[in-house]
Amino acid sequence: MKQPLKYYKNNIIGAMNLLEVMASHGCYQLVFSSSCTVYGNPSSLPITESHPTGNITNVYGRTKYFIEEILRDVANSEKRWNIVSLRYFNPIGAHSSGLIGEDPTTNFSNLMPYIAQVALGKKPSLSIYGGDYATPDGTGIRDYVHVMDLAEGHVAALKKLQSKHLHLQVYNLGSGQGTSVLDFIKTFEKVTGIKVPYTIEARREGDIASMYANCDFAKFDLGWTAKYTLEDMCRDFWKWQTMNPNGYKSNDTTSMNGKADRH
Ligand SMILES: CC(=O)N[C@H]1[C@@H](OP(=O)(O)OP(=O)(O)OC[C@H]2O[C@@H](n3ccc(=O)[nH]c3=O)[C@H](O)[C@@H]2O)O[C@H](CO)[C@H](O)[C@@H]1O
Repeated sequence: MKQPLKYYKNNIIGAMNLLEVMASHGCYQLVFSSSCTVYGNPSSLPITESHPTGNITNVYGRTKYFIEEILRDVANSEKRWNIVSLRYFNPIGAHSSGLIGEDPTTNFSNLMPYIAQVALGKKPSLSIYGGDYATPDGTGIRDYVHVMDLAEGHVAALKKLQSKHLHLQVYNLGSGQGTSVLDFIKTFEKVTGIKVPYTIEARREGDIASMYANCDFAKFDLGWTAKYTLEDMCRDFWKWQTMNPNGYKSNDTTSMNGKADRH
């Protein structure tokens, strides 16, 4: 929210440059990483791909929305383009080896890495942003999906693009399950055996109450469904986090990845 031009420059100018370079080399096949944020504050749940887009609550989401619009124009103007846009819901988790995951050393504000930092003792407690939403327990509801399921979704999209000319097709990739922040904490505590202290704070600017996906179209057209549970997501993220408490920092002696680099 604080640096809109950085987001626009990086995401939109970057996407335009990529499209130009691809076309100049005769490459017209693309899988775009979009986001459920393109739906904005949803008017109906679960969200299908036909739900209107554009009523966005944050800059990052707006860049994803604008890029989807650019892709639509580009695909309409040149029939050789064959594009899939995957609208991820909330990707979390890590590779089950514990060797590949989200680097917690960079700036972050997402729920999963924050909870893990609290569980590690690196942060004193979790701030829950809003306990007064119109949801069963008052906390925000999201559709968390394992990153390995998303990876499978990409493979399914590539196979589809190779077998059929779609021009431009969008798919939701989510678990289809809505989970509140309090339910998330309970699951994390059950999986790790570690208590996560929290306080309920004011709502975060740009947040919405509730969103979760209808993924029937991805199932029908790509043969894809999410297989991992929230327990799996917490287990795999925790394994990555405990094996690499300082992320990919190469001089970190406790990092598995750091050790592997030196052998
Ligand atoms: C406003 C914002 O940054 N939105 C981004 C965030 O969506 P989300 O806000 O959906 O993801 P998130 O992981 O930041 O938050 C998930 C839920 O946990 C809540 N929560 C989160 C952190 C925390 O310390 N305490 C807490 O209560 C939050 O209010 C929400 O209800 O991530 C998405 C990718 O996954 C997209 O990048 C979204 O644009």
